[in-house]
Amino acid sequence: MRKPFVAGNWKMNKTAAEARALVSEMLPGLRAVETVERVICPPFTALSTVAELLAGGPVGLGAQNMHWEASGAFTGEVAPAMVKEFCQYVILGHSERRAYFGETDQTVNRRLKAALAAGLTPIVCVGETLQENESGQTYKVVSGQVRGGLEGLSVEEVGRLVIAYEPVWAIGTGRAASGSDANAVVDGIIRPTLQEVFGNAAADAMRVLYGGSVTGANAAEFFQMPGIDGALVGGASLKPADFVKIVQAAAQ
Ligand SMILES: O=C(CO)COP(=O)(O)O
Repeated sequence: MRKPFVAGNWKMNKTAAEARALVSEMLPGLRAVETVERVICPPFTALSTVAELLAGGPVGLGAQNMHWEASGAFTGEVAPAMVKEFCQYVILGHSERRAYFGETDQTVNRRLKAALAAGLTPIVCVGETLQENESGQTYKVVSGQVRGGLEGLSVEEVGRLVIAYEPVWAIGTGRAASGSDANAVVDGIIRPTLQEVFGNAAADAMRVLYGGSVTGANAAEFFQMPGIDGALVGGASLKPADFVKIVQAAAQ
């Protein structure tokens, strides 16, 4: 049985002061849903403030990216140990980082190995663009991202990460995939790829989330699907009532 998992990716939103107010508003509702692993991923600048609010409680904290080197002359970057000081999780390979900041499967792979070595739980994002989807390349793209991103990992390491399937055309557009279409990619592409590379048990145990225009109103459609274990939520994770509703739906 895979434990349901819901993470809120705040992207580049909220100052530390705003984060304090937002987390305080959603925390009682999040705390109450014990059967779901729930995680908040604010910007780097708010991590220390939010870590204080979450300390000792059941809600996890994640960063949205991380560099692979331990330290050094990498202006503007944040090292694994710096993330680990405050967080238990880190989002890697988000499509916005792939599209705007030159992230590739190779750099995702380096970050992933560094995150695992630091004892973080990585949330690795994969997903095809609209053009790739419409030209029939979804299998090639998503399978390639899983293979390339996870290359060289041991089965034990694969057991410590979470995958998020986020079709790029569904992110921030209000046009979510249907539950069955998302499930077809998760159980028809992502798990079979994991099975080929890491074996049956690793593929079966992997928690795979759906992300892309998930709201309190449509979340249940995804969570009913046999292959989908939760959600990576963008816009709706900034709305306390909506985010709590999504976490509650994952517990059903
Ligand atoms: O990119 C996402 C989460 O990482 C999804 O964003 P939206 O929920 O705003 O579509």
